[in-house]
Amino acid sequence: MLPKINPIETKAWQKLEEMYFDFEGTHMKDLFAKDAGRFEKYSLKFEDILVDFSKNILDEDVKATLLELAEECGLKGAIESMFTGEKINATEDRSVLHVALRNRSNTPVLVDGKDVMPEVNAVLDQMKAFSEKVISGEWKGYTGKTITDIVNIGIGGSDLGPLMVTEALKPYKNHLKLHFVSNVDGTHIAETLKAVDPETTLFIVASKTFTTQETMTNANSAKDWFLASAKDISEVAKHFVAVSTNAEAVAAFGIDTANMFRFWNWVGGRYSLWSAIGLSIVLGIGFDNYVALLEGAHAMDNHFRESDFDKNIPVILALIGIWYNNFYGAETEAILPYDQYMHRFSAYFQQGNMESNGKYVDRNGEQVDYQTGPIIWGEPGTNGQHAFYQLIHQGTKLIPCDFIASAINHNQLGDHHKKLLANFFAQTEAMMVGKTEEQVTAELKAAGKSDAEIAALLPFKVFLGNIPTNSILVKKLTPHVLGALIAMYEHKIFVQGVIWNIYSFDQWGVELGKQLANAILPELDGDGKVTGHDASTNGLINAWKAMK
Ligand SMILES: O=P(O)(O)OC[C@H]1O[C@@](O)(CO)[C@@H](O)[C@@H]1O
Repeated sequence: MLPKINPIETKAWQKLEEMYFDFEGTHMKDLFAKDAGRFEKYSLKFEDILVDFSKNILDEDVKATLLELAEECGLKGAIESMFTGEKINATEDRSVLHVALRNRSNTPVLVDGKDVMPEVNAVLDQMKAFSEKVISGEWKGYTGKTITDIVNIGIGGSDLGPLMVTEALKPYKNHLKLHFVSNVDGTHIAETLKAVDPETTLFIVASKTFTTQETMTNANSAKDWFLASAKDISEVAKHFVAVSTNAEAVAAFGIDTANMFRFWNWVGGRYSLWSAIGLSIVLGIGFDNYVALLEGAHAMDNHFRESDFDKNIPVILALIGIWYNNFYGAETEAILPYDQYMHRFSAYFQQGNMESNGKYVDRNGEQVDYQTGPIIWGEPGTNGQHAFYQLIHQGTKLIPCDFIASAINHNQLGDHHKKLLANFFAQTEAMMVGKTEEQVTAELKAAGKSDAEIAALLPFKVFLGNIPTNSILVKKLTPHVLGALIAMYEHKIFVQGVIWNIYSFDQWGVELGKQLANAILPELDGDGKVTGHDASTNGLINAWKAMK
């Protein structure tokens, strides 16, 4: 089991509270001025990934105390509990073993005393064999044509991971066209079906539970659309496969369980791209590239499990996040990939982070009296610079930012990459150093402004700086590197959840909305007035009935 230590009762937390008051006025410029070796001291290298965390408002004492916090909260034991299959998802009585899905060393991983690796490998073999048939053209549709389009129907963890990965690894894509349908808004499936041909399209119905309203609605609409052409229900087997833990529901839907790719309840939805939920990834980039993704994540798993905390990248990133979230009052974190292929990376970790650590009850069942999970957001650079960087640079909110970039771009076009990187380097510099009154005055003088004009403009053009950033520089965005990056953030989330004394692997918070939607759905039939809700909900439903 995970420890149930209230972090604010630890000595380290109380020390950090004192340190914060001493430290609050510290500017990073002073920290760099005092220590010429700051970059080397506050950077870590993992394979082809450099993590520079020197542009943070911390020094050796703060870092050491944050590390003490990790120790006091029992992190080492918690890591072993996860990796050894203990049921740390206590409210659902489940293990948390996405690490087993990419356990390329094949060391046994026991769940209820049984090694899960044989069935993990069996599903990987099934994914390999199936994908090779589809990619090679051996798998034929009901009119004998080869498959050209793959439609993944899923939502949340059954959509975001495959979508993000296949976008990030587009340079590795084969001829198959991938489409992702998730929203129950009919537009999503309608617009997708306009673009595909029933004779050459394969649908993947991806759902851990196989009960999710959006996914089942979309899957049934897809099946109806398909049968309108194919007519014969027996043809469904050539164009529909399922990814789920629920064989019974798959069969009831009408998919042959021979076309089902299993995964297990010890795989959380938001941690499931490493499971058969990754089938669309395998179809899109090929099995070998998918294995490289698994290998990258496995390498990061080993780093996380084996490295001392002061050299442990996920631990360091997690502790830095806690420093701002719990002591500086930062409520959000921005993930800013300077890589257009990673345009869905931040969105992926909105679910990964916020569905894991968006909790207000601790592992003792008590309401917490400290902050837990941050709001995660972000867009690729350089676009974000033209959208929200004004607030980051001169707003009233502290927004710690992670900048990610590749040294080598997949598309070597003119000086594009150098300009992208110049912005990547410049933004973290600007956020750290800012611009002083003296610098602004000198600039305006040089531009010929009068003293009066300078006085009027000065306050608006000063940048206070001291905005903390982590810079993550990878050699090239390959499947291996992407796997390592995703696992790095997964383990950062795990570490923060352990320290915040919350359960990171259930998601009870998504149930109420579904429950109420299921109650409202039948009320939308007919024109009768609805009166069973609050005045606003009744008013809205009745207004809709009058409008439609
Ligand atoms: O894979 P499925 O069972 O269809 O769940 C989809 C998504 O729905 C949830 O909101 C849980 O209900 C996410 O946790 C999950 O990834």
